[in-house]
Amino acid sequence: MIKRLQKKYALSEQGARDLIKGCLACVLQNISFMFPVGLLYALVSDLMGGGVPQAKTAFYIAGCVLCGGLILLTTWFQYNATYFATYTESGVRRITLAERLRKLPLSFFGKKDLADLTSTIMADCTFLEQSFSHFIPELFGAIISTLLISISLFFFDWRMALAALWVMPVSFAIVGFSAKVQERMNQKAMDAKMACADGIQECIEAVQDLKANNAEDGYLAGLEKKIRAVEKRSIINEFGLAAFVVTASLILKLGIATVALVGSILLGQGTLSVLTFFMFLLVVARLYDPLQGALQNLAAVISTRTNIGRMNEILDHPIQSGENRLTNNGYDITFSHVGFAYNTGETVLRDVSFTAKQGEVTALIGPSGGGKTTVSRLASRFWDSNTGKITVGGMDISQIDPETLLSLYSIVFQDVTLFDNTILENIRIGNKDATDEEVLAAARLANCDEFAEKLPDKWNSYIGENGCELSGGERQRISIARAFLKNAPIILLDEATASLDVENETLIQTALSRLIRDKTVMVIAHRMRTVAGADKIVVLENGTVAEEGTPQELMEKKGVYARMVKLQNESQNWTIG
Ligand SMILES: Nc1ncnc2c1ncn2[C@@H]1O[C@H](COP(=O)(O)OP(=O)(O)OP(=O)(O)O)[C@@H](O)[C@H]1O
Repeated sequence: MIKRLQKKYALSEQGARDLIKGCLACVLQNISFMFPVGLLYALVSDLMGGGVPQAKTAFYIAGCVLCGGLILLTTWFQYNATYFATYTESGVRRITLAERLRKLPLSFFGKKDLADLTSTIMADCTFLEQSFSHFIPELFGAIISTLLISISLFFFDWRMALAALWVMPVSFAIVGFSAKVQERMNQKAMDAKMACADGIQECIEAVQDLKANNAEDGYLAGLEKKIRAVEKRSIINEFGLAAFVVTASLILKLGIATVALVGSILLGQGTLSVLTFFMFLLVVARLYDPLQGALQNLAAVISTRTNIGRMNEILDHPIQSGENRLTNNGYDITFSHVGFAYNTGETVLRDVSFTAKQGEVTALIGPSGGGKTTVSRLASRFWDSNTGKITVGGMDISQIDPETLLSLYSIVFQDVTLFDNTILENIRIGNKDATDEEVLAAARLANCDEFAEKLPDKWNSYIGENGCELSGGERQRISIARAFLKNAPIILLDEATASLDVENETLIQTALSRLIRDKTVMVIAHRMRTVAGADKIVVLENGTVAEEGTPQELMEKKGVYARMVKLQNESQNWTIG
């Protein structure tokens, strides 16, 4: 039962237990509201029998106090079991999702965009918060307590009980049967919301390019269409939901009419006492209230399926796993007949084989789109290859836990990601245990002092979201400083010095040459002069190794590398105009 609840509602084990407790609390609360009705029934019965005997006065006073106390107690229990437990569970759910996302392979993120994932963690979790604090416990609480009360009604008069209860299965069936329609409407509304969120995010990110190309009006017109689509879908959703719920609620209200009608007939026939009739009128006035809410809740619970489905997509996606123990012998990286395709299915790498030796610099070069970045992504297990094998020091990396494997790598990416924090803390990402002195030493090696010392707060200056207050070259230097600080045995440099001016590039190249001593270094570069000093060059063209060797050997071969060097030498003499 616990396991089923966990799966059905994307809950933790404790969350599933709390949900049962919440439902139970709602049942108790609903039943406690029926005690005053029982007390009133006894009182009216006494009054009709000639008045309340003196001896019973204390009983009724005590009964009132007890009913009040019971209602207070069950309400407190219900609050505790639903609200407090829900917020704890909500926190657990968000952390579980974030943890899972951390471990998912990059292939998953190719299928999902940022707006979609953010919405799952924030909006879907908030909606489920409401579901678990209100909808689900109240729904089950109402159904169970009504069932219990209904059974007791049959003991008083089965004909009146039938007159009161026939409406329940009918109204629930109407909402229940609408589940498929509702799910379809919800999915469409969700798709429209996602398209709109994507559009807004893209618009904010691309605002500079849109302005530069005078394309704002056209883009905003498209965005407005998406916003209107959300509006339309939300209205259709609300109308659809209201049609079913209102119909079901109206049918529920018919119960009061049938109780009055059947009661009057039976009273007229003399087969029903006035007191029982009175009691049934009292009960139905109260009985339908929780059910009224339950119908709305049922509709809301049905719509949570869409949100839970989105969460389970994250929770059920296979994660990359592997051994935490490293058994490598040295740090040579070897690709053996590696083949790979991204989610699009188009083959990007075909039968790629080469070795990047420890103590050597291996440069990956080749035309744009040839597969260089893909090779570096596979080497660090950001993605898993489809065929062939990649080893580090003889150990198959597909068998190693990605986080353990990455402890061996210092990577400088083409696109640097920085955090809205100080320069010092952004560099400390390379080694969170590093002292300030160690961070500063790495920063100076990467020439960060040149710009950091000029800022008002120097190393403690905040650099804005993703380092927006820094230039491309400054951002890249921070990224290089991180790699210096991590000082791992394998170094991947993807266009690491592309945004630097010649002076800084030379300074950093010198520092890099100190860093890479005895390490396995894989460099991706477009500028041929950056790789002229490499020990080995691997030329990737159309996803295959077109040629490999030392720069000298390749120059003599007069192949792709020699052609690229020649073209770049010629381009240095070009001028505009
Ligand atoms: N995330 C992705 N999803 C789908 N296809 C991708 C993805 N990343 C790259 N590709 C495709 O894979 C091929 C190889 O890309 P890759 O980035 O490895 O080439 P590259 O040699 O590094 O190019 P460049 O020199 O321009 O950076 C390209 O055709 C590219 O369109």
